[in-house]
Amino acid sequence: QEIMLQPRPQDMKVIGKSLTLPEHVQLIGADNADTDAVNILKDLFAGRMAKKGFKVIIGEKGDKAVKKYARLVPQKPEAYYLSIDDKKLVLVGSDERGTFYGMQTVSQLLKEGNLPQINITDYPDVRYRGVVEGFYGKPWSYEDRVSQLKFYGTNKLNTYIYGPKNDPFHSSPNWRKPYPQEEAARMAELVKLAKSNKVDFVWAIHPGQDIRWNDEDRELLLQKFGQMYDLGIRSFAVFFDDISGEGTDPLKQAELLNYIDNQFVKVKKDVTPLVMCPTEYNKSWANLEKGYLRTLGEKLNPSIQIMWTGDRVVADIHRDGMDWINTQIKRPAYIWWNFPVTDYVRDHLLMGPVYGNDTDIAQTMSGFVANPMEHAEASKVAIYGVADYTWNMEKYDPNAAWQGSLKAIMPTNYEALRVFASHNSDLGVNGHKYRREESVIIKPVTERFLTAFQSESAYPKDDFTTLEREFKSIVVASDILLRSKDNDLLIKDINPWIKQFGLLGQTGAAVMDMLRDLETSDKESFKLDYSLVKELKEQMFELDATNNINPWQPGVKVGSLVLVPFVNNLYAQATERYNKQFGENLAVVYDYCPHTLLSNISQVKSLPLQLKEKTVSLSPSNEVIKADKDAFITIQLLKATKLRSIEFNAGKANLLQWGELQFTTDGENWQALACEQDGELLKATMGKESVKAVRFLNKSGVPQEFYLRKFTLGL
Ligand SMILES: CCCCNC1=N[C@@H]2[C@@H](O)[C@H](O)[C@@H](CO)O[C@@H]2S1
Repeated sequence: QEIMLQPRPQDMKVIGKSLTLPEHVQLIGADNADTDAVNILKDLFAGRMAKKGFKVIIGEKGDKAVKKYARLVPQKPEAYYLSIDDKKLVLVGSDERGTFYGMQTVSQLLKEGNLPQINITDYPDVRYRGVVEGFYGKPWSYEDRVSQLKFYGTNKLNTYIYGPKNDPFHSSPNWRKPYPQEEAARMAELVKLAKSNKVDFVWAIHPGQDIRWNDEDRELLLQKFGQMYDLGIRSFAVFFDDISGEGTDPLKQAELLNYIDNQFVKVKKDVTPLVMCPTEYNKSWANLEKGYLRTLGEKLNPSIQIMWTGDRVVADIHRDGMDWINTQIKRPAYIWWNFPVTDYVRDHLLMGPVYGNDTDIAQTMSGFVANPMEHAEASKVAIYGVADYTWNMEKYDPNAAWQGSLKAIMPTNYEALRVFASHNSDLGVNGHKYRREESVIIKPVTERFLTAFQSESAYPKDDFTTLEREFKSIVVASDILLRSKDNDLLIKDINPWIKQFGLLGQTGAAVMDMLRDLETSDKESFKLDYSLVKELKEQMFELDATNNINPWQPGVKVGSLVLVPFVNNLYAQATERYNKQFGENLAVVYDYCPHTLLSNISQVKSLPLQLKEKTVSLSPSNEVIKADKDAFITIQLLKATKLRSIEFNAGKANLLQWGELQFTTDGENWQALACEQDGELLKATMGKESVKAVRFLNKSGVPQEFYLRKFTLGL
């Protein structure tokens, strides 16, 4: 049968039929071979060790035991040669990691308890592969990280960059302080676990927001690195992203980094190359006249890695974009891919396939790390895909990797997870305009069905059946997942979304019943099913309003691209059809936000508006907003309304020196709003007029930088 290995090997040939596991195994070379690899070997063949028997020859190139096979190992880092025939198993690594990865492959092959006869020559396409815990929001827990590091070892990922924005000892102002004893001890344990999984634990510091370009801060930074080194850290990064002010000076950044490189990295000798995040970290923010990137490219020591998110903050990586940045920085960029991170769409889960990146660009990058969701286990779907993509890029198959990831994460209830993940993969409307496919199989059926239903023609019966089955399979999947023992961390973490998913399935099934009642002109059943749908939608609204509360994108969204709009539309159309057919007037509720966001700031104009019971808000953003002179952000209401409150927070206390909150009753004439400010929050004192729109305006006549923390109207 077809042998599926993760990640897909560069070259694999089956050379005979499978062998049963040998009774006695004779280890040769184990005492010189990589310890972690030998430990896995001894576990796999526990109880079968003997002086004589099936030979297992293991070692790195240069070891005597594997001398005669050394020429078969590719001359690349982390490569291995694995051969299994009826006499022996030979595993040779080009280095310790290569042997370790070869042993990961052996344990996958052994899974069903037999050994295929096979020749594998394998190596990774991309040098640094893995994950950057670099998101805003609740940092991963210790248990999360333990599970992640083991997952990286199994999937041949060699890099974990520690950079959670909300860790006060990673970022300003406490980057200067040592970790408290307890946290330091946990970190040291994680570093040890990373090492035994052949993962570089890269500790990142984020000093840019308040760093002073003087000897004191420079020494404090080196001291902090020294403390982290004493905890076992051997890989370091300096992030200058998402900052404003003095810290953004490229010459000062380069001087500091070269100093660290020369005085710390080069001195310690056992520290991997330094990694840095530029302030201009994507092409849409690059200011070529200022020459920020060119300065870094020219001044930074060649061994220093420069990270890059692509053409935009959240973007797939393409050949032309890689050629462009590599020319600017005079080295291959180290990709920070902002997927499946959801810190700008926190009410969504991204559990679809990894796709969209070119597959002919492995040689153009030095590294590729994924920035995940705060939901660690759920992020494994994408991380698994990235492991496959970065190991063997040309042959990467998004769907195969996606199916494999679901089986790896929930081996028993894989099918239920597949149903769930297939409908929870798009982000919804967001400021980065980054979208993903979702509900791909059922999407054409919903469109065809809705068109037929609206045109009063009889809808295709088999489409009806397909849709009804899909909604029922969603209910079943949700129930199975809620009770599954496959992965407690996962089920606990995404529990609200699983429950919401089940409600969506029930709602869809009940809407299909409404259609059936129309067909049979069964008024009583229709009213019953109508009430059931209304009740279920209220339960979904309630669950959305009381779970995952946060000041950015609160709530619990599922199936938001295809299923939810379809169910809402069909429910409204069926109700209208019923009212017409029977001369009744059951309420028809449309779930959409009737208000409009207007702005001339590119980072803002695509942000979604959030409509709640009594408020309409602009979804906040994590990035530094660059507002040119006369920049504005307007919330325009469907019709003029008396407002209860107007609040605006730009993360700056000096806001009113350059900006102004205004309102209009007619959409034409604007008047300043009287405001009081406590801290960074602006609160307008309300008049008695009905307001058509409220806007924030940069009236200073010069560009300004600020954060979009809050813009809320109380209706
Ligand atoms: C190129 C390396 C610098 C990337 N730095 C980034 N910082 C932010 C991250 O903390 C966020 O999680 C990410 C997604 O919102 O956006 C940007 S991406």
